[in-house]
Amino acid sequence: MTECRIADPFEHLVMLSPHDTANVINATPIGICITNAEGIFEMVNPAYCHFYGYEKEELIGEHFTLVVPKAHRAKLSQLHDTFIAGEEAQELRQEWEVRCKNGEKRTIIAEAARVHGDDGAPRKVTFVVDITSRKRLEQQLKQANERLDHLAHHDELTGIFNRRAGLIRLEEELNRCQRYDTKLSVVMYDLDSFKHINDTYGHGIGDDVLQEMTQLIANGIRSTDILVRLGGEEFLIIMPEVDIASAYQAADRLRREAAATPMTTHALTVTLSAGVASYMKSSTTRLLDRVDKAMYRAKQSGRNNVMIAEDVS
Ligand SMILES: Nc1nc2c(ncn2[C@@H]2O[C@H](COP(=O)(O)OP(=O)(O)OP(=O)(O)O)[C@@H](O)[C@H]2O)c(=O)[nH]1
Repeated sequence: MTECRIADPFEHLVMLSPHDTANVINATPIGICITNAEGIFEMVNPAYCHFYGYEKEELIGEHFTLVVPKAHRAKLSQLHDTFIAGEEAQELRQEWEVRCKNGEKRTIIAEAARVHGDDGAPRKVTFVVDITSRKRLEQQLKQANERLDHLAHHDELTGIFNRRAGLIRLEEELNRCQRYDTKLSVVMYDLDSFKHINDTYGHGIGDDVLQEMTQLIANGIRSTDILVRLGGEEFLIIMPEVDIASAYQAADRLRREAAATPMTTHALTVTLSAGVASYMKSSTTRLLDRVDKAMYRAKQSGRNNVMIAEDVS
């Protein structure tokens, strides 16, 4: 049988003199401080002073909350007292916001241990590592990801859902309809003779029209409705819990409002043609096909009109 030998962790330890220990503490790049039971700084190493921007003499004798933002002082003071009075020898590693002498807020990771001095009184030794840059990078990365996520689901010009995200939302709403046997209607609309606006006033004014019209429509629908730019000058409004008659009423009101609202600096009259359809237990594709045909009939009828889809599923 092989003999199992447990390694002695102190096997290679060379005993350090108090002078050597002080050298190690002074040279370490980790901020270290010792506070007494009242939370008063008794020792701070150079890395600690350097990080906070204080001279050692400015910290010794002060309460440790000098380096804590006002809003967290009471809480941290209480945690300090609890730790000093408690049983645990180690405090959990935690992230904190701290305040340097120049007022700058930084983020640290702090770990602490409770030790007893020669006088038998408990003290807290805190080890501080600056993670401000890492935190900033994380924040920037988070913002960049949020921006990418927004771009992936929204149309850049109008800010509303893009086609891909809109069709996913439609699918979800149709599933809800099936499960709970509720109503759902859709309105598909397209700006009339938009090419003429682009050709006459330029693409920039065309973009302004798209933005202003989107704003007008967004202001005129319910907060539960979902507005989608399908592409170009074609849009979809998903109206959960709305029957065909109400959807038609809403679409026609929007049509009239659009026609009556001068758009852009050229005060252009811009009209739209729309189709309206209700969910009839068929697929997303079928619903879109029906509403598209209705919109086409509205165009064919001379534009600036709303048509209801044929009643076939
Ligand atoms: N300014 C601008 N124009 C766009 C954008 N997307 C598509 N268009 C233009 O929209 C126009 C659509 O033209 P058509 O499909 O002929 O439709 P229309 O002129 O509105 O005619 P009807 O729909 O039949 O009334 C084209 O000139 C496209 O270039 C956009 O994001 N900005």
